[in-house]
Amino acid sequence: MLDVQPTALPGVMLLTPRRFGDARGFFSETWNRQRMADHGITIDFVQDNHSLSAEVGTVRGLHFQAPPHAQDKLVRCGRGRLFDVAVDIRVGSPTYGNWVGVELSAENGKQLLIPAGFLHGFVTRTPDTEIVYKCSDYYAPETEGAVRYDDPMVGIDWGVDASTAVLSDKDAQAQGFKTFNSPFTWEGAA
Ligand SMILES: Cc1cn([C@H]2C[C@H](O)[C@@H](COP(=O)(O)OP(=O)(O)O[C@H]3O[C@H](C)C(=O)[C@H](O)[C@H]3O)O2)c(=O)[nH]c1=O
Repeated sequence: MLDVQPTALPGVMLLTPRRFGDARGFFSETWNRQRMADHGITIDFVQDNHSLSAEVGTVRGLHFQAPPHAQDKLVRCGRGRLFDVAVDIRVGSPTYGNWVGVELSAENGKQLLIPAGFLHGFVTRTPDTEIVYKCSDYYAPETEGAVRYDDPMVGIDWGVDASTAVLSDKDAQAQGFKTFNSPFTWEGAA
């Protein structure tokens, strides 16, 4: 009923809920707390977000909220296709600065689970792409941070170049990764 796969970044997981198809289309439980707990995922989501990006090549990110309002996110594509990216920004992590990207689409029904301690961003691959995602803490703009989506130190292959990306002013003016001071510390094994 729920396929859970690891990604190259420990902690970032790819979830695929089962779809029940019939002549009308399909039905899917896109989030089920107990089924997530059965896979050891016990996150208390408190806010659902939904955004529409009209233009192909719209980039939203790379964003985070700092503690005490850091957010775990469960991201899926409600309409169209997008390339969703997480970047490890936990100081001391063996994969600090590394990224992973997955194509999420209304058609593939896949979801990316991005824990707190990671930057999140995406680029749209169709017009009128809609993203919907659950967050484990409420919006706290005073704790928000952003890093340039095209920073060469991170080196994300978005499939779009900087001159064509559709960005918010905030994202166009985001800081580079080199000067970025992460508020997150890796809690992993010594
Ligand atoms: C994030 C957020 C925004 N807003 C308001 C604030 C602004 O007036 C408006 C647009 O916000 P913003 O430009 O920050 O939206 P995005 O660029 O899509 O930002 C999001 O993009 C990346 C991909 C994320 O993962 C985060 O959820 C978030 O940073 O919505 C709210 O009222 N609540 C919220 O939780």
